[in-house]
Amino acid sequence: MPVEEFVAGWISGALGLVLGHPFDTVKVRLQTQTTYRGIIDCMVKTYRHESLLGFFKGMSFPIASIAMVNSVLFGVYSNTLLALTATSHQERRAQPPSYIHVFTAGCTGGFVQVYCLAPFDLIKVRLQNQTEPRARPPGSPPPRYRGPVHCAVSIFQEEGPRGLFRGAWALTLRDTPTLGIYFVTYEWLCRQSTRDGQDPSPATVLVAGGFAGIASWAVATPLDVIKSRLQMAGLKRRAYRGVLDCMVSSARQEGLGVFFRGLTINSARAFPVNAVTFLSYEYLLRSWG
Ligand SMILES: C[N+](C)(C)CCCC[C@H](N)C(=O)O
Repeated sequence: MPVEEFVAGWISGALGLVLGHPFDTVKVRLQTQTTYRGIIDCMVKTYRHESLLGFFKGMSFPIASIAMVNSVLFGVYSNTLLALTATSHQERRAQPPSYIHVFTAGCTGGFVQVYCLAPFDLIKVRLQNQTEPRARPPGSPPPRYRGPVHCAVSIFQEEGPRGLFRGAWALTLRDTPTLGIYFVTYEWLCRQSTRDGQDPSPATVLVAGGFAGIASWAVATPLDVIKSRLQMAGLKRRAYRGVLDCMVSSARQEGLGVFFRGLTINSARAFPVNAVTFLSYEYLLRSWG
């Protein structure tokens, strides 16, 4: 099982995450809080109340964890393709896999990475939703969680070990098909602009990676909203009875538009993050090729 894809996935995931975290913080707040009138209102209030640091809340943890999740995603994807087509990453330019194989490998990677992602994503969402400024006015209550480790311990103590996997089923439904779409979109766009047998140019990789991110997030956004709400439910004691109950009650209370909250910011974030992720992944593997 080639290891370099896992290492390249780790590094490229960390690079993409740092670039995209501020967008992600705005998205999570729009999805789970009703105090913001939109993206700009959320950004202005966050900056005024918490300074630039407010956009990077909850990032220390994902740097290591989401990078690891990306490592699992790309490593499982590439090794599933190796199992399906008996071709390595380098050989696939000369012997491109079918889109069915690419979709299958992407779904497999998407399914497996969920069970690494779930606890880290839960902690990230909980920390991102803490809107207290770092320099708190005297007498104001401290944030519930002091940091990612305290958040993890608190969830474990208050909600039990299964509490750390709150939202995992919604994540599975969100990520499995959409990561198949992610890799198919990337491969299809690369092949449209690259001669047979050639490596795609840096510009092609950037554009294909960016649009792969947008395509997958556009399809994933409705379940992304449900996932974030299920993850926050444990805190607010507003227990949903599951994905379907959360979907129905959210639609009843806020209309179908609720399922597309965060789509614009998701797409704005997805292009640069995934352009950088795929470019660094491709060029690390080529340099090690
Ligand atoms: C499957 N889903 C659409 C949720 C994510 C697909 C892109 C994942 C990428 N690491 C990013 O952070 O954008």
